[in-house]
Amino acid sequence: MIELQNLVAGYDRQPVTQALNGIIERGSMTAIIGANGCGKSTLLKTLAGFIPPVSGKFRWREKRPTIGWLAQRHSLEAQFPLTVHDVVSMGCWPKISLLAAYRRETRLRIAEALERVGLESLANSTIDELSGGQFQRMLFARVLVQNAPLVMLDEPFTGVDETTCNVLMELMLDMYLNGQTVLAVLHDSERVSRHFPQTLRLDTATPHWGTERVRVA
Ligand SMILES: Nc1ncnc2c1ncn2[C@@H]1O[C@H](COP(=O)(O)OP(=O)(O)OP(=O)(O)O)[C@@H](O)[C@H]1O
Repeated sequence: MIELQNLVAGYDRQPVTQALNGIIERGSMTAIIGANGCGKSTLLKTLAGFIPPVSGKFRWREKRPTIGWLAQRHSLEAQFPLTVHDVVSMGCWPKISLLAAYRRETRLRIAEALERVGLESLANSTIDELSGGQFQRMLFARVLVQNAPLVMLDEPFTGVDETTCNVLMELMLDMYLNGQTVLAVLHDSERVSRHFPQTLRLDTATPHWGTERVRVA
């Protein structure tokens, strides 16, 4: 799906990562791992198109797909007066108009996603009322509704308890089994080794594609 060719990610022409080469296959599930500050989020933002590469390039093997994006929690505005339902329904907007977002089938899709993340009873709560874990569940529901071919998640488990982590991990596995390509920045090496078929480690002398299934960092 994405081919990295000597791709260096960074800011304002200052490199953060080393040159990266490799392929993220369609339908794969990859964890980007490594120590704080090694450039995991920077790489994800580059592949999502938010910042340009410092050098090198990446290439979509087919047309660039719609990307389901789950940002790092601290980069989100929680005070905006929106309900949980409003936020989840945003997952429909790229495909259909705002008015169509309230068609029956769409409403059912939103309701189903809220149920899958366990937030059906909070659909009409405003987002400033949510706990950290509930907020993250809501963002997952939006990604579920979007059903994008490629899903990028930046530290999806930050600040959430073990039960919520397990629920969210199951949802990520469901996306993968559903044929969506999943690319996630993660810190939890135990979860990575248990669930992720592929890893890209950025904090070694040379970036390393592999699997953590045997070796737990
Ligand atoms: N907007 C920015 N402008 C300039 N430099 C930045 C910006 N955002 C991050 N950096 C720097 O880029 C480097 C890599 O940051 P990045 O967030 O990609 O690391 P990370 O591997 O995701 O770290 P963590 O595990 O702590 O989240 C850090 O040195 C950081 O200070």
